[in-house]
Amino acid sequence: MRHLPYFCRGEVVKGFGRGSKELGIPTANFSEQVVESFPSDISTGIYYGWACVGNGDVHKMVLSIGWNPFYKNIKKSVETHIIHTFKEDFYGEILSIVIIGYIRPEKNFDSLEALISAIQEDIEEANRQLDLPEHLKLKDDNFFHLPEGKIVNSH
Ligand SMILES: Cc1cc2nc3c(=O)[nH]c(=O)nc-3n(C[C@H](O)[C@H](O)[C@H](O)COP(=O)(O)O)c2cc1C
Ligand SMILES: Nc1ncnc2c1ncn2[C@@H]1O[C@H](COP(=O)(O)OP(=O)(O)O)[C@@H](O)[C@H]1O
Ligand SMILES: [Mg+2]
Repeated sequence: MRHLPYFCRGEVVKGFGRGSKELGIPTANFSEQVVESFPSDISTGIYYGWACVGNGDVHKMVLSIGWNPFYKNIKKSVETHIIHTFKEDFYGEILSIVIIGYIRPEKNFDSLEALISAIQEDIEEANRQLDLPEHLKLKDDNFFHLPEGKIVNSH
């Protein structure tokens, strides 16, 4: 797919607070400035890749780009669910991600349960894909070890 792999880093800001409370799946939302820096023709939808908070470890992630049709958001968001259990929130920290592959388009669902199961399947798919040698190698990319801000939103 065009633009992939896509490297990006930026601040984690507040969203609507639904990820953890309603879905049980927290998503670290990027600031509006970062969302606007994405290529305007990047497909909305669900992706997988690698992520790291500050200078922390690199973990698997799933990412949602778009308007969350289930919630009919007015502003586009870019949200990362890191497949790892964190001890605490990390609002205001710098999140670095590399987006590697596309899973599916964003969809509307008849129920919250249906949205949650779709996201759980996305997580399983990401887990499978990211274990492949060609995807594992990006986990060790220099991008994750450079001082913050050296490379910003390039690919
Ligand atoms: C892997 C993944 C898949 C998602 N798929 C959809 C989707 O198909 N439709 C949708 O409306 N929202 C989808 N979402 C977005 C959630 O609705 C959103 O993360 C949630 O509303 C939390 O938003 P908040 O960060 O503003 O609290 C997905 C999120 C993730 C992490
Ligand atoms: N595994 C995780 N993946 C993403 N964010 C996490 C994770 N664990 C804790 N968090 C925290 O939860 C916040 C996201 O929760 P969420 O309910 O989506 O709130 P918001 O609507 O403010 O984005 C993140 O900004 C981060 O601080
Ligand atoms: Mg969120």
